[in-house]
Amino acid sequence: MSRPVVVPVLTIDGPSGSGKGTVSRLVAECLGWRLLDSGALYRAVGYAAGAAGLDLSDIDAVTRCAQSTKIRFHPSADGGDTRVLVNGHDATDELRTETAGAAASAIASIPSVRQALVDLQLGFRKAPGLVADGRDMGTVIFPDAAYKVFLTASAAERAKRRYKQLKEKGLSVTLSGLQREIEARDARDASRAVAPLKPADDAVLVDTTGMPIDEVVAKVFAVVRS
Ligand SMILES: Nc1ncnc2c1ncn2[C@@H]1O[C@H](COP(=O)(O)OP(=O)(O)O)[C@@H](O)[C@H]1O
Ligand SMILES: Nc1ccn([C@H]2C[C@H](O)[C@@H](COP(=O)(O)OP(=O)(O)O)O2)c(=O)n1
Repeated sequence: MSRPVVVPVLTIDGPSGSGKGTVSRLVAECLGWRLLDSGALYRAVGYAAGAAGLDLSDIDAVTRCAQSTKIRFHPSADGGDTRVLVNGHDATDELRTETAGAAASAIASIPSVRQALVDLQLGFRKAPGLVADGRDMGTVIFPDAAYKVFLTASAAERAKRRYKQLKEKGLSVTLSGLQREIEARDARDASRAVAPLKPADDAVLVDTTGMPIDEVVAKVFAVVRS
């Protein structure tokens, strides 16, 4: 009897602005593996709930929204950011705002919302491999992942990175406001009862404060090679 082939998974979890998205994309491209941006799923549900005029604390309504929202990822025509389609609408730009991040964090604390997104996330695990970026990739969604990394950086540095990124996109933000928002979101993500933001016991921790992106990528590759 032949054994089922186990598709390898690399999980990259961590707080906002730690570099998960950037590093996951670079590593997935290099390995030729698929990429799961799980935060985009929570952002998409928060966005769809807001667009439908739902109260984000209405557990039943937001859960139905999570179950019915159609989320698709498409490569962009010009080689830029992957486009995220929410119920057929290209919501990529709206999803990157800190308001969308806060809405995502709010609805992500509802256990039935998380449950509604599990199968969709598991479906990304296809050959030759998957890089999964989020908060609970190594702890809850892919606990059997062969490679697990948890990225951190000081809140001040993460706020500076986000400030630069959003300014470049032409958004009007302040550094102090962003740092407050990031710290509030981290506190909520880390303190929720279900799938809180925390490193898996078997994750390799990388503090990226003051570390250039190529060095972080090299550290992640070292984990995959080990
Ligand atoms: N090690 C790093 N040093 C400097 N800037 C970084 C580093 N890692 C990520 N960045 C920048 O910080 C911003 C946020 O990174 P991102 O990958 O979106 O973080 P996350 O997905 O963890 O929220 C991006 O503009 C990215 O280019
Ligand atoms: N696996 C995940 C991914 C994101 N979330 C929630 C909590 C986060 O604050 C929001 C947004 O996540 P996202 O990774 O897009 O945010 P950052 O890029 O790290 O700022 O979604 C989650 O609960 N579980």
